[in-house]
Amino acid sequence: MADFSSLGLSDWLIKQCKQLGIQKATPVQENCVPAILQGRDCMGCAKTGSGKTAAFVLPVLQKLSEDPYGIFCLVLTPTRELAYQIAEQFRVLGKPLGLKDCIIVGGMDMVTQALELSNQPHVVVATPGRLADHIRSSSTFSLAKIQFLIMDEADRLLEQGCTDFTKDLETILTAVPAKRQTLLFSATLTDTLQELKHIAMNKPFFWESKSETRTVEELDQRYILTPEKVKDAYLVHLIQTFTDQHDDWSIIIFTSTCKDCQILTMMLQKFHFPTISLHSMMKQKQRFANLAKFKASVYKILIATDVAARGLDIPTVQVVINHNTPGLPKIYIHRVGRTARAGRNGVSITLVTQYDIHLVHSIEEQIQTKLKEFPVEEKEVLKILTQVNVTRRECEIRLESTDFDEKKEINKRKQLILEGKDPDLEAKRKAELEKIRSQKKKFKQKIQENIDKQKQKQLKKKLLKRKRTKKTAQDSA
Ligand SMILES: Nc1ncnc2c1ncn2[C@@H]1O[C@H](COP(=O)(O)OP(=O)(O)OP(=O)(O)O)[C@@H](O)[C@H]1O
Repeated sequence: MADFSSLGLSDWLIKQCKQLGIQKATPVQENCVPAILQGRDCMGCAKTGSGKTAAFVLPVLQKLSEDPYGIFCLVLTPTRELAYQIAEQFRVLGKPLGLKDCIIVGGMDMVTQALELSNQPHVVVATPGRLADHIRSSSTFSLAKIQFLIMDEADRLLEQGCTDFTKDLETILTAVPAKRQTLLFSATLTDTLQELKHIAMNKPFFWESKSETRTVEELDQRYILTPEKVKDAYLVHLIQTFTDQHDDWSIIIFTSTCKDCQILTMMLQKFHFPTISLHSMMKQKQRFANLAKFKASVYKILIATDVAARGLDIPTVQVVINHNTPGLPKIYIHRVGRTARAGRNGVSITLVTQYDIHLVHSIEEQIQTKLKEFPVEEKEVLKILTQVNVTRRECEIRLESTDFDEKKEINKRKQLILEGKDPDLEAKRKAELEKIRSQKKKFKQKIQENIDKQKQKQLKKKLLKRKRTKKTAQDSA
């Protein structure tokens, strides 16, 4: 690993790094920092926990110290929690500069944010949706002079997944100057390389960590093959075992839906495990509060949806459990990357049902590593199976009696409004489509019934004919 001084960074920044325990540059820093300092666009693809954040924060701070003004740098990131984490790195490393930063994310007060933006902060860290809202509705700030546009988790920002940032990114890209430095980082850049090259137009410097595997060596990757109904019993057993065997432990459990996240949290709390949750149906303040409590080890178990899969840097996390097998290898890579960070060891355990085996195969193919089976005393799991399943059912019933599903419906309506659609019209359109679908289904059923009737009639006729011929044959005999 190289010294920071050989990368062209100033003494005051190197001193700041040392204070944070950062002595030598990691490969992504060693390669990307000089290119950024030279004024080049940059695309950096390196494994999870390898220090990509500092690889862009350090050169930006150096350039800012040479010519300080606001707004100098805009960082886009897919989740609100990640925005706070990145802003914190800027704040800590940029302290000697008296750095002014501003965080623009959804779920927080828009007026306060507008005021902060008009105060010309040096660095704005934002999620695309809320920043685009500010651009559309306010003229009290300008991004027209920014020097740096950074997209952290750049591939996620360009993906058209459940949260589609495309429109918001278009709005943002029209507000920033064409003459700028664009920096794109992620552990999984390669899938969206072409689209990304379009954004970083000036022959970007591209750096990818050369390695056969896409996950870190320090990560012990395991799986447990289990029927769906026994999954929760395995989960409780695993946590109990970790609690018994380790004093200092901290676990993140990933689930596929907010509802599952909520139910599992309630269930583990019933078993007296110090559990807290993080998902997109929670109020933003609650999300931040829960994450802070988990980071401070007040709660040792965080149950989360993929909102926590990318970027979160919590050094105490030793274990990641995938309660569901991720459908995409990319999601797997980011989820398990929440442990074994910055050279530490970690374990990931994926609960796999017989229907998910093909998903494990494609994950193994992508990461170029075979997952190993995690040894478990099945007898012990079966002992607690009934109790666990009864507790889960109780939690499901309790959740059904709350307005959880109703809230989900309200959130869906809010999302439609934000997308510029009329929720009532959408509901009507959906109902009409449903009506057409059901009419088609009925029509098909009717045709099938008629065909069946015809067939039966023909069969009856045949049988009757056969009977008659048989009878005539008998009579004539
Ligand atoms: N040169 C360094 N030496 C030691 N630790 C470092 C160095 N650079 C960064 N770190 C630490 O490593 C940890 C992981 O860094 P960071 O969060 O930037 O990883 P990342 O590559 O962005 O991971 P992800 O892909 O999961 O977002 C942080 O706690 C950070 O402080």
